[in-house]
Amino acid sequence: MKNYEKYKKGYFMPPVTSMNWASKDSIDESPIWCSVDLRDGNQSLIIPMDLEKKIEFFTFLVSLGFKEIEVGFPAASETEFNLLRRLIEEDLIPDDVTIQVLTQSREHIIKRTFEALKGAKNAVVHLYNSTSVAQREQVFKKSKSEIIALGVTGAKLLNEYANNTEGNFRFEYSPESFTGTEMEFALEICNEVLEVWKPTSEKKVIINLPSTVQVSMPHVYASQIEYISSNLKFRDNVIISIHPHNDRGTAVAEAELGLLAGAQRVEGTLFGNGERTGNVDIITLALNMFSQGINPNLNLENIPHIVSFYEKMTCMEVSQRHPYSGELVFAAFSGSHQDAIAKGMEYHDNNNLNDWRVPYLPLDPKDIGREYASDVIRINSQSGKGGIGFLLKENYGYDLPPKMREDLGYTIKNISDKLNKELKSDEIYELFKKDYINNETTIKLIDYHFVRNGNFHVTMECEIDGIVKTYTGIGNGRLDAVANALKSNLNVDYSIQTYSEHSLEIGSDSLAAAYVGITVDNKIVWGVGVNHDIINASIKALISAINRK
Ligand SMILES: CC(=O)SCCNC(=O)CCNC(=O)[C@H](O)C(C)(C)COP(=O)(O)OP(=O)(O)OC[C@H]1O[C@@H](n2cnc3c(N)ncnc32)[C@H](O)[C@@H]1OP(=O)(O)O
Ligand SMILES: CC(C)C(=O)C(=O)O
Repeated sequence: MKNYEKYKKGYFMPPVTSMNWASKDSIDESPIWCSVDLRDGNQSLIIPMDLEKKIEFFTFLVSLGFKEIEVGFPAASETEFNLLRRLIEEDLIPDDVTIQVLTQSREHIIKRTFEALKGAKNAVVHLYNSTSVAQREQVFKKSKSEIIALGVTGAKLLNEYANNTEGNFRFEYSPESFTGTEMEFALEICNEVLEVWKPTSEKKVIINLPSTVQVSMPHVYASQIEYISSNLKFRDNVIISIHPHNDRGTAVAEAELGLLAGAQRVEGTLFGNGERTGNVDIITLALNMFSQGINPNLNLENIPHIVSFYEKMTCMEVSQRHPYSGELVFAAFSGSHQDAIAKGMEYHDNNNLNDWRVPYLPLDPKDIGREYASDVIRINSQSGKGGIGFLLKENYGYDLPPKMREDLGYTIKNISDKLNKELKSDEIYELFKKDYINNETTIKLIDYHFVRNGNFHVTMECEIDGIVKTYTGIGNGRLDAVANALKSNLNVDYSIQTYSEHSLEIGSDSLAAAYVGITVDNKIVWGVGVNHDIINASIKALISAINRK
């Protein structure tokens, strides 16, 4: 027998599938979000968070806009129990935030859970028991009716303890390992629990359908959600919640299809922290919606801050390729991508476009606290003129003529190739400055003056090899006069091909930049001059080009 032959389907399609969800092409509104970072996320950490960290994490989740937060499993440990007591007694839970706690269907655990919850203004008590074939046979060793009895007993105990405990409580039920459960049975147990709780419009019940372990393709999960959603009793007074894990790497897909199929609420964590491969990543899910024009109802404007907070608290790392949040996920190293991005941004600016359509960027990095210059355009040997030109313009104000961008582009990428490393924006600027701007390696401009007499007459002093010499020349413009003076006295054969200038708007007190391209031996050589005076800048640009030839 081959290894793969021991794996059989561990999931059940519903008896009827309409797959209406499959014809919808978008989610209309964001769901109710419930963060389970402090429970599912915490229980998966090598070292679970201590009390102070949990309180800090809770406050952070509130600041992100979560209105439902599972704060733990109060019967699990003193820390979890004390967290509840601190949150309640120190009035740390805003009125519009509902806390949630998890409990097994065992009386001593339910009792302890309600002790922790005493005085809670708004709390969801989340009861679970496992329903899959594997769990029934191997773990609980119970028949279907015994498993239903376990759920129903727990549901009754919740009624009883809630009636005898000060506080405002709603209930949630999860048939844990739902995806490995026969769908008729999952429906039956959920309906039996609902019969005990009898949800009303004032006290809705949450039925949470977890893919505790992912075992199928996401469309199977969506069909399962659709089946339960369409056949559940008290449906109008039930909120269908989903809780995808990520064993097959499709938690986000499951959540999206689950929402199309009728789910109204999602339980997940920041960056998908959680047991094994984790839970569904709420940030990715919310930003998928955001980037399709849907209000995510979470404050995600500063993803780098959320990443660093999360990493500090959990000691986990957000990978460099993590959607939206990873360090490299907006980075374009390759020339053609950079070129398209730079042109796209210019197109948006020039046309005052409000709707975002820049190629290669699924959303505007600025919307989530990322920077174009440091996060988007990154330079290595795969890069091109567009990206390098973009960086110099964006960060230092140099708007290079297109042909010069190409020349500089090859220079920079060759350096990166030889060094076999990425070149940062400041390194590129240093290379550009040293080689192209006000280059005095051979000829150094000391002074000049013009007389206009029909044409322009220049008298200029230059230092070459430590010796100051005076040159004169005539031309129909100032730069022409200087070019002629240098050409005839230095015996260099060149002609000026292109000239352009602009004021430098970044970090300068009214400096001007001039760009000169001269043709020498059929090749264009570039120079840049920078000075407060534009004539001075243009002469320096010409001398820089001659010095670089
Ligand atoms: C998919 C999920 O993430 S579910 C949430 C899982 N999270 C956690 O378990 C974290 C917190 N848990 C804990 O701290 C502990 O497990 C406690 C305090 C809840 C219980 O501790 P203990 O009783 O010592 O141990 P344990 O959890 O191993 O108990 C297993 C027993 O509970 C039963 N059990 C497990 N889940 C449930 C449930 N939901 N309802 C009823 N009984 C259950 C098992 O069948 C087993 O029964 P047995 O004693 O007859 O064999
Ligand atoms: C308790 C349930 C909802 C759970 O965490 C899971 O099934 O993954």
